[in-house]
Amino acid sequence: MSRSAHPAGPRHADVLPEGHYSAPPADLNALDPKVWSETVTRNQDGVLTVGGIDVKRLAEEFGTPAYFLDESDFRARARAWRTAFGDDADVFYAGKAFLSRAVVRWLHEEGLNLDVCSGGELATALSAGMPVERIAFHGNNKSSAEIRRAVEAGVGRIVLDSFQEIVRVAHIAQELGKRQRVQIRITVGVEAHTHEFIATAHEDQKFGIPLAGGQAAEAVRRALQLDGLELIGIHSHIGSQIFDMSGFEVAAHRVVGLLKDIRDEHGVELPEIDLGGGLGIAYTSDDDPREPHEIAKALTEIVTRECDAARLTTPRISVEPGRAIVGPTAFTLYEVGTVKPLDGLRTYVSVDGGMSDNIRTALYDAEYSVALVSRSSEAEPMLCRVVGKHCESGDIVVRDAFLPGDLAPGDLIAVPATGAYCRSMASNYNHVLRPPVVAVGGGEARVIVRRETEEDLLRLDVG
Ligand SMILES: Cc1ncc(COP(=O)(O)O)c(C=O)c1O
Ligand SMILES: N[C@@H](CCCC[NH3+])C(=O)O
Repeated sequence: MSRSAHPAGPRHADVLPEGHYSAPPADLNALDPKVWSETVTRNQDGVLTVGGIDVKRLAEEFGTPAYFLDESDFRARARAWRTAFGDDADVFYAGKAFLSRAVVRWLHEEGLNLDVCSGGELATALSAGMPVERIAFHGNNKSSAEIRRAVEAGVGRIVLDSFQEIVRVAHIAQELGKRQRVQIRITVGVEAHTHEFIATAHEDQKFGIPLAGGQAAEAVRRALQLDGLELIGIHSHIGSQIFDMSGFEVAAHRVVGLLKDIRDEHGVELPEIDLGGGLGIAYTSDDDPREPHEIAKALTEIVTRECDAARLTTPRISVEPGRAIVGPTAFTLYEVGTVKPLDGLRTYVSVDGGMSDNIRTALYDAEYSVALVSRSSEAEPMLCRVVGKHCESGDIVVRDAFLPGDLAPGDLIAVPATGAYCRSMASNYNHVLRPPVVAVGGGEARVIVRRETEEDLLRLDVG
């Protein structure tokens, strides 16, 4: 296909089928700072640059698809959370969003703690030198082996998720002659306004122990009786990709209510509470994320006010942001393979990755933005669906987006805000090789997670 205006392009913009989009943006070359990291810009040739390096050079050196992560942006966001909460609180980065040894080192340097939820995440954290007392261990079904390893290593806290786990952790700690610091995760009964699969504080889901019916209070009773446990606090995480602050506020209110009940019943003031992660980020220009200082102020005020009213010593607060730190710091770079206009519908743009590097669209119907980045273009906008190379019609990266009508094979396009839950949820579906993560900063780019090779895949095959 030539680079002249796409025959179906303008027509598509006039006759729009149903979709998630609003009108085509006024300027397809513009980069909305809401969804693009601060150091991303276009050079005089219209080529996207990140940290001063242009994406054509990055594609040549590292191949596509690949995630490019802006280290200075990551550090700035981590620091913003630390500063917002101050020295009287702790910020635990949620490793599930994206974890690598380099990231662990950055977090350590920036004074953050780490939340891990599997033996693998724990191993990564320890191997990169995160002090073990700054690690919190999560999960609704930690294996006995994982618990043993965490207790032996001396993790700062284990977050208990069920009655059975209360007993399990206590036994293992006792066997090891230790007293493990623990929090109990409760479900506060909040309906967080987010996708059903990532809401976690309503009652009918798998995480935590319900506050309702006195179950959380009973869990506290049991934990306080067990010698292997030092109950240090209560934990609540209401879900992910949330913009509405009221859910966090109600959760904080209910957690403090439980602390008060515990004091009244047991004469014990628990010294810590964790209010989880979940702050949303901008995936498209329609999203309006809140800043860390806003959530810090709201949570700190509620907790302090309600503790004062109840004559309760204000507990040390911790939070667990994942997406809000790493999400906006990376974009995925793809090469366009085929451009297929479907008359009266939209143009299907196939890229060299797909649901194996970003499952979120297929899983949550997530929305993303996309831009042509190897050049600028003045062609008319054409309505597109960016799809992957997998044998799956739901293999969609960006459901609805406008790209220039002269888009052609060989062009590079980039999807911003893919730092969280993309590489960490990547798969080898269709034996596709998982892409690398390249950290960009100070005019340099370096691989922090290398691209998989066919040898990596074959190494697991036996016989
Ligand atoms: C217990 C816990 N803490 C923190 C997080 C991080 O959430 P987010 O990445 O939305 O900040 C999650 C994931 O939702 C979680 O399950
Ligand atoms: N993986 C989810 C969020 C779940 C977070 C873990 N509790 C996402 O991509 O949005």
